[in-house]
Amino acid sequence: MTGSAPWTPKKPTALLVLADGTVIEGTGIGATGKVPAEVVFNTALTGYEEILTDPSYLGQIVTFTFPHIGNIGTNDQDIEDLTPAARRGAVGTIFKADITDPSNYRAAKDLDGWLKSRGVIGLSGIDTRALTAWIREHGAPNAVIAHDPNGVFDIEALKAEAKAWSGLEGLDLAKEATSGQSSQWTEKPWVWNEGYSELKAEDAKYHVVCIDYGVKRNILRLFTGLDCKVTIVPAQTSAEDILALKPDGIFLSNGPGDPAATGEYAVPVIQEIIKTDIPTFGICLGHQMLGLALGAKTEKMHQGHHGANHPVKDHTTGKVEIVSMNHGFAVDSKSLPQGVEETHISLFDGTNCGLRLSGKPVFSVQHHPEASPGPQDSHYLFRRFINLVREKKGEPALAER
Ligand SMILES: NC(=O)CC[C@H](N)C(=O)O
Repeated sequence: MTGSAPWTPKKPTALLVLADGTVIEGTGIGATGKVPAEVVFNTALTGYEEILTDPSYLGQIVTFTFPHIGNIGTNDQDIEDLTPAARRGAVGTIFKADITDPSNYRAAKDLDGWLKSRGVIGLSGIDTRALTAWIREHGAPNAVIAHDPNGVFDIEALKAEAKAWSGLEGLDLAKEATSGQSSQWTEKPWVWNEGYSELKAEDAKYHVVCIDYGVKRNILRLFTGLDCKVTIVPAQTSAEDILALKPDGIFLSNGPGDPAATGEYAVPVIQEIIKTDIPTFGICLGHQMLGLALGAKTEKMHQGHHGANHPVKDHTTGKVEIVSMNHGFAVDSKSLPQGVEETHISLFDGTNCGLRLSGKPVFSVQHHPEASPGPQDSHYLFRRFINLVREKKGEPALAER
């Protein structure tokens, strides 16, 4: 027999140190180093590459409840962020099983090397069920994840760092995730062009301007599929500059961090936009900031919603959809002012999942209709948005489902 026997304890090469001083030992994977962040769990069974590259996870460490992550490797097509060379998703990740060699014809790179190249620090080999149960009981904790191949850690310093980290509340991370902040992108508006092999963006029927707080690719792909040219503008673009682009519709994207902190610059812009009659649609962070712009409040959740199997009810149709979720803040339903209707709720805990403004073509949802990963039940919301655009142009509505 070669190597060490499976029952011989491995020397820990990675640690998760919680702000309360709890130390969890595991095997280091991905990038080395350390980073403070909030620990959440995601219950999706598939789509680890999409999850880890979702810009809304900036500032967070994703624990996968599915035990075997990495078995299909990674590729360049399944990323959700727009800047592949920059780290614009989860900063850390936690798996139960060690990563095995990829077995999939689409695999271009193994997950361990891919995590390294993206600067994502990982830990494997721990009881993720126990950690998940802990998070459910105590809430999403602040922590430091640290990986050193030699297993040399200053545990007291890591405990102090975890305790001292400010947490996500009050943190504006959209300014880091937005395309305008990356050296790879101009700070000017730019036109999304993936998927236009046959259809040229300029030939598209409708023009949507996306305010990019950390947008996911699949949202842009779905707009493309509905005959839209999408112009992406950085998060801090003024309402005047947005309206000067003459959009048929405006999209408020998902994104990381605390909506209340991001709202400082986003809310006044959204308030200007909704004074016009331009159809406006928000997803997740965009939904929360639309809520703030309308006078509602947002609040931090206990453990948040992160998964691909959450039931949501659309009150406007009475239908239930199974959706993708990724949020740690929520719009407080009780704070919705007169004239703002709650359209969707989570059937797990009754929290707000959608709103619309009476008398205006303005609505938003908390969940992720673009899925990626997850079920496609909510794709109809993109058609609902395009129907508002079509209505304004005097065109007949598309079937929603
Ligand atoms: N996916 C998102 O847009 C997340 C929004 C916000 N950062 C939250 O955690 O609630």
